[in-house]
Amino acid sequence: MSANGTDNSTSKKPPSPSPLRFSKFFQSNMRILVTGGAGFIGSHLVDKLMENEKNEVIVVDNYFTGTKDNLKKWIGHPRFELIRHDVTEPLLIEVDQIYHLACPASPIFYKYNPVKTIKTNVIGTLNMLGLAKRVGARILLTSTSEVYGDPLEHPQTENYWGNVNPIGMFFDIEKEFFALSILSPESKYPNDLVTHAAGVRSCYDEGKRVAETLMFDYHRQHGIEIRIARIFNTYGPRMNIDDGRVVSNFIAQALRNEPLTVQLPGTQTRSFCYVSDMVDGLIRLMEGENTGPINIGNPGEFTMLELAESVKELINPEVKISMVENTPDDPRQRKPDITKAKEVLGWEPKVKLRDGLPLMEEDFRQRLGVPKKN
Ligand SMILES: NC(=O)c1ccc[n+]([C@@H]2O[C@H](COP(=O)([O-])OP(=O)(O)OC[C@H]3O[C@@H](n4cnc5c(N)ncnc54)[C@H](O)[C@@H]3O)[C@@H](O)[C@H]2O)c1
Ligand SMILES: O=C(O)[C@H]1O[C@H](OP(=O)(O)OP(=O)(O)OC[C@H]2O[C@@H](n3ccc(=O)[nH]c3=O)[C@H](O)[C@@H]2O)[C@H](O)[C@@H](O)[C@@H]1O
Repeated sequence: MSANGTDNSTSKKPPSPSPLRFSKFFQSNMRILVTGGAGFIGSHLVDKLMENEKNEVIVVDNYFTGTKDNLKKWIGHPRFELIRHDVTEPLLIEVDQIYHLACPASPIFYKYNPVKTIKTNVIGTLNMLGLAKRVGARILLTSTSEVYGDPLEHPQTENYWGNVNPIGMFFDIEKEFFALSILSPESKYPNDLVTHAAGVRSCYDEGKRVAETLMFDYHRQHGIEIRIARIFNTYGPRMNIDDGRVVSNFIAQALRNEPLTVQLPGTQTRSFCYVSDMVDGLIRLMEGENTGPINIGNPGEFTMLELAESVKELINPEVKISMVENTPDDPRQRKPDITKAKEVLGWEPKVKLRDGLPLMEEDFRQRLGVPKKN
């Protein structure tokens, strides 16, 4: 309280860094929290952070889409700690940096329980910001290219405000008919597609937009050190095999000799970033001076048909490609403008799609027990 009795909590004075930074025993150590660290990107980030012997890493995860398996090489390591915890509940620990990744990322999973997805993005981010404020930690949010929605600008720069549908329903007659027919009990579509389509994307993209707002409000109001990464489609080893995202679907289908399911029209585009490039970008952002938001992704742009053709050529030339119905709200094109990442982080991706796919194939072959024919 100030002398006149008013609450000073809105002052812009930055909090002091965690006392751990000055403590005798932890002098050279950085204590780093990774929420969602048992997931795909999180576990690769943990591997990289653990390479630095001065880092202690704490992972918090509720295992909704992640697994302890992804972290098994670190369990029991003296610089590593794994906590089962849901970020929608407050967390009281002492850390210097927070990489806040916790949130299901595959559309099938984030649509599964949309209210929970919103809570994870909003309450989860609030809790992590509260933690950052209490201990003076720097916090990085993994936001998404989905904040641009179905973008009307191409490629997307960070200045673009997006084209997002807040309620995820269609007003286009033709599309509305499609959405309703997909959802009706007499639907000709299979059950899994109905379940997938029954959700809309707004819980995720609007959830991440609010999370970004919260980050900036805490920064402006409380002086918290923030970093925001807008991640574009990332792929690599350890993705869930039945995760539902396009690269994992196609690779698993090619290895099982099942048709590659290209969702209509097949001309929609995405830009795919290999996970080691992503982790490098996230660490540079955390360590650098720029708050972001910064696009981190690979600007190489492919239609889903082109992706299917590449998977067919590289992994199984015999496999068929089958065109299937799409789900509502699917963005038609997506490609990051990474000028800012190049300028302020000195970062750009190194791994081309054609080099990354075989690395992922190797991991999927091992997990599916499908050896490579000579
Ligand atoms: N992979 C991508 O292409 C991509 C693109 C854009 C943004 N992102 C973002 O990056 C982050 C990681 O994505 P990913 O691909 O590794 O996804 P993932 O689903 O593999 O990992 C998410 C992790 O968060 C955990 N989690 C979910 N809800 C939680 C909760 N309430 N409390 C605690 N833990 C919870 C999951 O169990 C999982 O381990 C997410 O925030 C996602 O939105 C990913
Ligand atoms: O990068 C991002 O910002 C977002 O990208 C993905 O969302 P999305 O691009 O919809 O990812 P996929 O489910 O992999 O779909 C990509 C495209 O492939 C198509 N697809 C998907 C699956 C499939 O079997 N076949 C197929 O053609 C979809 O219609 C879509 O056009 C992620 O899963 C989000 O978490 C992330 O935030």
